[in-house]
Amino acid sequence: MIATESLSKRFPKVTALDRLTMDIGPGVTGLVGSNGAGKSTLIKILLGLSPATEGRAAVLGLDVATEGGAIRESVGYMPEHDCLPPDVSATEFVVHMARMSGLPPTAARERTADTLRHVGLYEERYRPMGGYSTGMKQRVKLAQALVHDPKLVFLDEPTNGLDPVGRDEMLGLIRRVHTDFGISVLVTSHLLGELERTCDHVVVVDGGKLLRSSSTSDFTQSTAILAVEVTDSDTHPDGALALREALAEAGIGLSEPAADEAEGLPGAGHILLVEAAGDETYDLVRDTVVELGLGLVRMEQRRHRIAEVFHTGDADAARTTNGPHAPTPSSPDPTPAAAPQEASTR
Ligand SMILES: Nc1ncnc2c1ncn2[C@@H]1O[C@H](COP(=O)(O)OP(=O)(O)OP(=O)(O)O)[C@@H](O)[C@H]1O
Repeated sequence: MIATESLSKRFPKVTALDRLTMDIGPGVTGLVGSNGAGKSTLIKILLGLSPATEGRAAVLGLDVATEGGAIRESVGYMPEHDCLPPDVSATEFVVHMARMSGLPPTAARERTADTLRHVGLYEERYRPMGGYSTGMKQRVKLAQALVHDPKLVFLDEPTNGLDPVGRDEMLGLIRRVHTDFGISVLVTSHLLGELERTCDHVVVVDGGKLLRSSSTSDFTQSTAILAVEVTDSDTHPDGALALREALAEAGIGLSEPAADEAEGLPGAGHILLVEAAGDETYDLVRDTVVELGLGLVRMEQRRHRIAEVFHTGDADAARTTNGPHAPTPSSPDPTPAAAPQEASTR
């Protein structure tokens, strides 16, 4: 879908992209990096809107330097910043964008109605957009990127400014863009947790350089750790503690939950992380819970989160290049609208 080779973009005072070489295939790909990492610059080059200083890039096999027009016919773009005229309705605006993309009038109206329905805008679509909430504006921006039925869409920070519920809805929509319509997606975010849930593949950039490009499952390999949550009982007012002691006595290894699992999540404080030696560990945990007379709320194999991958290896490089005052990539997002357990590269 996208290939870059030693792609660089230098502005007089800053190198926004530094010899970036990568290949992105079909599916949903996350492009993650802190503010100023070069994400928006990359998207503008890939759309043929801004020339690279050095190197080459191709989108859908088309050269960004010479075939920008053809690329924009087949690619949708949702920009990061607010760009909607306040006096027109979503319907008028999206029809206009469909016409700009070359659809005839009737097809433009039909596609607009379908696309706005798909993104969840109903009666409101006839109201001027100046009165829309941030979530509604983001949906219109997504709709105009999809209206001409592109093969690929670039979504630049689509969850920006949304509250946790709005973010979840937007992420669900993005996933469905691929599963329902077969459109590939390149989505940028500075929130690692979002990409973990939504993307098949994750590309990490920092200071314009490629840090890592791999499938989400490579980032989040299964571990032989079970997360076990139990209820309390009259006999054991702290069920988790009772289970911890019983399992320790049986020689089962236990690890401490990560800080973000121990705080602010439902069931926090009741979750034990048990090292699974094999299938027999599942049986032993189940039988011990029964013997103690506790309720078993859940027992599941735990996956690494992308944020944890950032604690090691490349992450150290990311932290270094982010500067001494930058929070670590796994620190909570400072914006109040963001869910507290999300990891951020900011
Ligand atoms: N037109 C421009 N002129 C000069 N510098 C620019 C220009 N556009 C971007 N930059 C600089 O290039 C770097 C990368 O910017 P870019 O907008 O691509 O980052 P980003 O990863 O998209 O971050 P954000 O999420 O904040 O938009 C930044 O240091 C930015 O200040």
